Amino acid sequence: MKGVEKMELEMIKCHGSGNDFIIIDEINGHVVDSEEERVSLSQILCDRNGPVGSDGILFVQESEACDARMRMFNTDGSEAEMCGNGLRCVARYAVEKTGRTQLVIETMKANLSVRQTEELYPGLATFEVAIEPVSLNPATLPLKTMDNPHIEAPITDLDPTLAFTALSVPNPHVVATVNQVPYPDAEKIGRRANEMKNLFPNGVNVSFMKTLGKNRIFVQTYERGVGLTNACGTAMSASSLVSVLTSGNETGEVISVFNPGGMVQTLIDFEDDTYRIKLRGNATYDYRASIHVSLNDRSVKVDSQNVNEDEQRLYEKVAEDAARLAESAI
Ligand SMILES: N[C@@H](CCC[C@H](N)C(=O)O)C(=O)O
Repeated sequence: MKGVEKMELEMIKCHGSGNDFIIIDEINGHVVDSEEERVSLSQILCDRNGPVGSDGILFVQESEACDARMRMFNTDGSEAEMCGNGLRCVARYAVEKTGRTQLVIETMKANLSVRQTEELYPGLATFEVAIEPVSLNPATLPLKTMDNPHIEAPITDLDPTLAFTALSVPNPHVVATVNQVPYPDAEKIGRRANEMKNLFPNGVNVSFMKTLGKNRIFVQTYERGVGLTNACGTAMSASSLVSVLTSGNETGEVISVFNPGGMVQTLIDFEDDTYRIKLRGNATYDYRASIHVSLNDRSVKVDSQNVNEDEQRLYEKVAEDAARLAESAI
């Protein structure tokens, strides 16, 4: 690999609903030299056997048109079009840097509004982000199917027993409505979907959604490029829309989305023939650290770590409350 082989980086370990990320600021901190280095950093730092470990890296960069730009890399080094939980973390980072509570962040496919919003639980930093553009056209995933739209229809080669809805928000998702969560075959089906390049040439995020009551759903997700995660913001947004299309939830009403890592809220609107989704939830900082990464031998050394115990403790309580609520409804 050409370029810098040893890097000294400042990072923040953060999460949205237990979906955890590393923020690397390329505006005020270290500018990563190449795409190759971003891919390597993602594979090395996200590795759960290493000292950091996460579901992905959020690179915060300068933007010509917006307040900042977010690029999201999965643990396998692939870049995603969008990341809902990650965007809330970047929103917090940018809000704290600029002192403004409402910003626009550039992402791969759209410039998205983000804002600090009313706390979901007292003391919990809460952010609302736009999840757009949304499309029910299978070609946008892409998914090779005869149905357009593909709503609650089988994908027999993937699983002969389930019905799936395909949509992009704008990263690719399929959502199956199930009666049991966690769904026993979630990992197997998720992995299989991402091996079936004839069906999903770009891979796909696969979610299992159970209705818990009016405007309450539970969502478990196998993420493309990662595997099973505690939560996936775009998947919970996509599943909320699926619950509107198929399960009696309505546009204009807040939907509570429970997940293995906690709870978020979504709001779906339909205007000018277009669905728009807002995702609201925590953006929690676990710690800040200075690290050394060697791209040669793929080693990571944490030089210093500043742990945010108060936020960690508060979020543990929030997640326990959400789990109790979800369990009583499951
Ligand atoms: N966890 C994210 C989505 C991350 C990207 C995803 N794995 C993909 O490849 O599309 C979220 O919160 O949306």
